Amino acid sequence: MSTSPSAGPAAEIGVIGGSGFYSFLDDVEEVRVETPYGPPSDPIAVGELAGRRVAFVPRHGRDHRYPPHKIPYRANLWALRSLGVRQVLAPSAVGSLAPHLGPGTLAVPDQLADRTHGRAQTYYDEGAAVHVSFSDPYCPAGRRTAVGSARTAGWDPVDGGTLVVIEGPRFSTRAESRWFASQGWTLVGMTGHPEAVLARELALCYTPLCLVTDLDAGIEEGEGVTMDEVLRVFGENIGRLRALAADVIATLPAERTCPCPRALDGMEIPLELP
Ligand SMILES: CSC[C@H]1O[C@H](OP(=O)(O)O)[C@H](O)[C@@H]1O
Ligand SMILES: Nc1ncnc2[nH]cnc12
Repeated sequence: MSTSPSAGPAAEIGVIGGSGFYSFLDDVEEVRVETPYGPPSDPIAVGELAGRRVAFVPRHGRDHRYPPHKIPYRANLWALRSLGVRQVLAPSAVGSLAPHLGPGTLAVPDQLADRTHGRAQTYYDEGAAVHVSFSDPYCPAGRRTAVGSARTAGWDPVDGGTLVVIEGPRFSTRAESRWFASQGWTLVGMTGHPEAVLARELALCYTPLCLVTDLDAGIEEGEGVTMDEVLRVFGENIGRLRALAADVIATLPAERTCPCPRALDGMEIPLELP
């Protein structure tokens, strides 16, 4: 089905599923949204959960056809925003840069370090120069809710830390991994950037839900992380991660009270959204 963005908000909360997280809601309507950046990774699945309207897209596509550097990040965020989404939950499989954060750990980082290159990371390539503030990349209210929901579920979440985002698709060398850890960075992934900054440019709150699937090369004593290992460990935890996302959705305040920019709501950014 094709939906005109002028049809009105179809969803308020968006979920972008990562590796191993290819579907979320039961009883969905699949919405094909066209964007100036091409189609999103898949049609957006829109449904209801705990009385909230939710839109889901798997960032790699449901058949994992997009590697991290080829994901249509701009189209995904734009499509969610055009459906009315204002808050995005971003589950992701990540490596750990700290020995005490083992596989199965749930982390809600508060910082991001970008080590990607060559990815389109802005909607503002032409026209007026726009420089969004990004000192705190994630939504504090979303983070607080996620940490609280995880504790309620009996998880012992890591509240804070820095996610370094590498270009991929290869994993890090041991030297790179040790260097990242020496910077004080705690988690490593391949998709957290530019997803978070594009959300910021669209005035969307963005909350990462990072599941540690492996110890990265610098602290790993064996052969090094593999894609199979990531998907296996993620698969062992997908049930409780889904439950966590559902609880966060049910608990997130309906009114946004966080300090995240409302640039588009306030029309400060001259982006013409349909
Ligand atoms: C499947 S191995 C590496 C792959 O897993 C992570 O994906 P996501 O962040 O979407 O869960 C990582 O970023 C890589 O893209
Ligand atoms: N070790 C790792 N490095 C980068 N991305 C990952 N995703 C899951 N584990 C990862």
